Amino acid sequence: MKKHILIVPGDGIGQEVTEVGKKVLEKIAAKFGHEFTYDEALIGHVAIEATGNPLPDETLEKMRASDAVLFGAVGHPKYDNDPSAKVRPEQGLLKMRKELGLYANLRPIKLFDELLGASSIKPEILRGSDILFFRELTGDIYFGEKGRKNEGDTAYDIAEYSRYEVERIARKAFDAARTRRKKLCSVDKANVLETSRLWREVVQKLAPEYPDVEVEHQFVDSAAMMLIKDPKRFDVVVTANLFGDILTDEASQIAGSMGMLASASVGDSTGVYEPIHGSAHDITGKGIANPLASVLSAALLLDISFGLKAESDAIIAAVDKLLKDGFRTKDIADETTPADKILNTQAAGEELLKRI
Ligand SMILES: NC(=O)C1=CN([C@@H]2O[C@H](COP(=O)(O)OP(=O)(O)OC[C@H]3O[C@@H](n4cnc5c(N)ncnc54)[C@H](O)[C@@H]3O)[C@@H](O)[C@H]2O)C=CC1
Ligand SMILES: CC(C)CC(=O)C(=O)O
Ligand SMILES: [Mg+2]
Repeated sequence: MKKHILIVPGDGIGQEVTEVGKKVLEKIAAKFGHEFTYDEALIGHVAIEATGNPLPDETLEKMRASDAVLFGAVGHPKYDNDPSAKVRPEQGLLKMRKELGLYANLRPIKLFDELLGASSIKPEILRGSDILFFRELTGDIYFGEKGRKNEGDTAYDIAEYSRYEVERIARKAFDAARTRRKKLCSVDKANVLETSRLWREVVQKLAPEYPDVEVEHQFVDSAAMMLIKDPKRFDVVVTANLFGDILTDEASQIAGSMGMLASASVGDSTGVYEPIHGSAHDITGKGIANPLASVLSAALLLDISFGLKAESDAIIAAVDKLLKDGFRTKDIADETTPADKILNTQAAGEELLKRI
């Protein structure tokens, strides 16, 4: 198969982990006889430094012209510590999602058996957990009007959802539930928020079209608690942009680390595949970032955008084998991990490639 893949590493550890994700794609192409071509583009802080724009037009054009995008992360402490900064790396990310119509962010919470001990949650609670989040990605409070009034003493961010926006993500989640354990949990805050009341109304109206799917509605505060009390009760979860952002970082602890969670952002055009984590200033440049979220994002890319299931499974099997062979990056190691099994980002990538 001939495909063109755009690599957009972005900032911080985005650069470090995407390098490994790309090598995995190259290995898969060689092993399975595909012809993947690659290009690179800038986003985030590195794009601001080079062009003044966190999402240059050239990057957007390259994204539209590609068959899929492997994305890293954006962000830099310079902006996090300067609330008055007008141009910010995260604006590039949000614009990319909006411009490409990437309204569905799929975040699988896949727990590899070998990592049962990596989490601070008890193994007996975690064993058998397997959740697929559908986070709405182009609406909600991130995209509504925002600003200051009262001479800057009052700030506001407006959350908005249309019926259409809720229905299209809910349908994707219902469809996915049908292929899994047929359970859908819609998470909202309908006891307080009008956007959530519309959300719940839309999901309730769709439910009769999916009689084989058992639907429940949970308030986000309670869902956050349930997620670590009894993660096995969840199969597919559908929720709004802000709630999904927060709940999936929490859910990363089910999988053992932020460095283990991949995602697929899909919708109206080119799919973008990205770890759920950010640019992680605290570990940038140390070479210790876990590259597996990027690697597993590459696996999602092959499966969802190219329909290459065997190739995608080969990557997941290699990750499984790497972990079964006892190798860990620092974030998923524990006191029982021998020092010679704790690998840096690059070495983890090399060991993984040997197993594909
Ligand atoms: N999709 C994106 O591009 C995102 C960007 N950000 C940006 O990233 C910057 C840092 O944000 P944080 O709140 O620190 O979130 P973060 O996700 O970058 O890091 C949170 C914690 O998880 C650890 N971590 C994350 N990925 C890891 C990996 N692959 N291996 C090992 N440890 C890992 C980090 O070291 C840190 O302790 C900010 O500027 C933020 O705006 C944050 C989240 C998502
Ligand atoms: C800029 C943020 C919306 C990025 C983030 O935290 C995410 O997409 O998970
Ligand atoms: Mg996030």
